[in-house]
Amino acid sequence: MVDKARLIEVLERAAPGRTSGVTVGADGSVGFVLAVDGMERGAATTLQAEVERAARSVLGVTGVRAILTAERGAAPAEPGKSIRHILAVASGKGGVGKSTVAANLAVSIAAQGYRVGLLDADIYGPSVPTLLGLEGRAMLENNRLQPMEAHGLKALSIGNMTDPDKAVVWRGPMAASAMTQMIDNADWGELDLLVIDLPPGTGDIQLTMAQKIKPDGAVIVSTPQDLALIDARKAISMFAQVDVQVLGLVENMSVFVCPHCGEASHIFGAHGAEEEAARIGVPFLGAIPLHASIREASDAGRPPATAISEISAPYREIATRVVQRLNLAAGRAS
Ligand SMILES: Nc1ncnc2c1ncn2[C@@H]1O[C@H](COP(=O)(O)OP(=O)(O)OP(=O)(O)O)[C@@H](O)[C@H]1O
Repeated sequence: MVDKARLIEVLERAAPGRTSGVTVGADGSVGFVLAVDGMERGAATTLQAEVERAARSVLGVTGVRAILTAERGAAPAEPGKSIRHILAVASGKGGVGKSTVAANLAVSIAAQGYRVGLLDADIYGPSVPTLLGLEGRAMLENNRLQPMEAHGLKALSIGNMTDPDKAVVWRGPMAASAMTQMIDNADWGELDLLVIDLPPGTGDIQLTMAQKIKPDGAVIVSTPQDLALIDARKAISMFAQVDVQVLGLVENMSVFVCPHCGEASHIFGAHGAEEEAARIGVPFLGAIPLHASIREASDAGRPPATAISEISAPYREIATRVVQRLNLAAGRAS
């Protein structure tokens, strides 16, 4: 058994303030992130060798893998100063419309006059660029990533951290470290709220992210299907594990509205999420219908919540509930 606390101590001594995301496998294999910003390549390689050697000296360590990151150039922003609140949007499984809800919540809250950022941390399929119609890549200025601006929001996607042509296999600590950089070292300016679109699911990566970012609250998105609901329950218990308050459940694709005749059909069953929320004691934030125009507007980079219409109304109502639960109005900057 490797003594993780001892290992962290050894790493810290070998490279003060430069190691993070330490993992220890059951077989004694060890991984961590080593930040080598501001260092020449040769010096970085030497430091890596030294830190790996130090890690190998710890009792029980069988193998060592350091992941080098160089993006941490700028001094981190003072936490809690420029970003007043963080909201995580999560789902137990993929494809339930989590990103669509995150983007439209962000747009609706911005429309209420708050300064809002949207961070796309969905490493499995960053969709914020499509949802907001963002083109190109985020630029670096003074060693800080510059969020893009669209629909009254500042936005940054994990897609901007990698080469889109190269598939990246993210490991938990790497993904969490990339995300921390996007929160702390990007030039968000003053924000009342940063909405984070988490990767779907409740595995290690999501848990590590939730633990690292310590959001003020989380919104869980689910479809009314039973299977998705079981996964939503897992998401709720994941946040409970890391002491993050679940602000409530959003039911997406709750009722199918026929684009031709306007008739509503409950193809996944009626009120599944609402009943489940009541049963497990989590607030129900609202339901969004399955509507072809939501998909069309989203795919075209026009968040449906930007227009005042029948399809934007549920997003706006949910946004109002989230604003209340986060108490965003208190201490609101003028
Ligand atoms: N209420 C809705 N009505 C119609 N289409 C919707 C609705 N919500 C989302 N969609 C569509 O469903 C698809 C999946 O949505 P989205 O990308 O938001 O899901 P997700 O849960 O974030 O997926 P993943 O996390 O797996 O990337 C998109 O094409 C989106 O436009």
